[in-house]
Parts: sequence; C-alpha cells; structure tokens
Amino acid sequence: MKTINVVAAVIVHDGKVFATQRGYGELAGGWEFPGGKVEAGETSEQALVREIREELETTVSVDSFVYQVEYDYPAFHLSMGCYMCSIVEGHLHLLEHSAAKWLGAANLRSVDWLPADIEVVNALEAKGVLS
Ligand SMILES: Nc1nc2c([nH]c(=O)n2[C@H]2C[C@H](O)[C@@H](COP(=O)(O)OP(=O)(O)OP(=O)(O)O)O2)c(=O)[nH]1
Repeated sequence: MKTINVVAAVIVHDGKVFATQRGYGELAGGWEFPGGKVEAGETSEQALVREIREELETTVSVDSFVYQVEYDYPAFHLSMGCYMCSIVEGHLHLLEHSAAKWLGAANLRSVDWLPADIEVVNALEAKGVLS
C-alpha cells in the first residue's frame, strides 16, 4: 500500500487546541489538525511551517514532537507526525478549511475527527495539556 507522509500542528492556547474542518477532497467534513504532506527535500519542521502558512496565513514555531500516527486508510497508509506548535505571527485565517474551533478537555470529542486522529486526541488527553 502507498504511504503518505504528513505533518500536523497541535496548536494549544489557554488550554484549548485548534481544530480545523477539511473543506475539500474525499475526507471533506472531517476534523483534523492543520498540516499536510511533506514534500521531497523538506524536513518535517519545514513542511509544517510551509503548510500552516499556506492554509492559515500564520507563521508557527515547531516546539516539540507529540505523537506519531500510523494508520491504514482503505486506499493508503498514513504516517503522520504531530508537533506542538506556537503562533509566531498571524491570526489563523482559514484559506482552505471550512471551519475551525478551539476545543478544550470538555468538548474535545464534540467534533467528527478523521479516523486517524482519534489516537492523537487520546494522546493529548493522556498528556493533560488541555483544560
Ligand atoms: N493535515 C492533516 N491531514 C490529515 C489528518 N488526519 C488525516 O487522516 N489526514 C490525512 C488527510 C489527507 O489524506 C492527508 C493530508 O494530505 P493533504 O491533502 O492535507 O496534504 P496537502 O495539504 O499536501 O494537500 P494536496 O496539495 O495534496 O491537496 O492526511 C490531520 O490531522 N491533519
């Protein structure tokens, strides 16, 4: 099966994490952590900074690794590195997503997360980074 390498940003502010809803494609409507595919020659960090600029017109710093997802979708294997990120500049302007929410511990599971993201949500809960 084909593997796609993706990076995703876990942006936490005041105990809440920034979640976005996919606006296009096969998984449209599902909620995710913003990010995208790593391109040839890029490090994970470079890919993440580029993707967040492209999707949200915002510059982030990549602070630490949180979780590695290995998930089999019917058509491909997803290998997704998730990193804690902080906003350096910008206002998370939605250029590609259809909606966004800041989710805390109480409503973390109130959105329809993409199937691969459930384990990231579990890891965030276990780490106790949300309030
Ligand atoms: N960004 C992101 N993608 C995720 C998450 N969970 C998950 O299953 N995915 C899947 C959806 C897509 O199949 C893939 C990400 O690819 P993408 O389409 O966003 O990548 P890209 O921005 O480079 O897009 P494109 O140019 O190929 O359209 O990973 C997540 O939390 N964040």
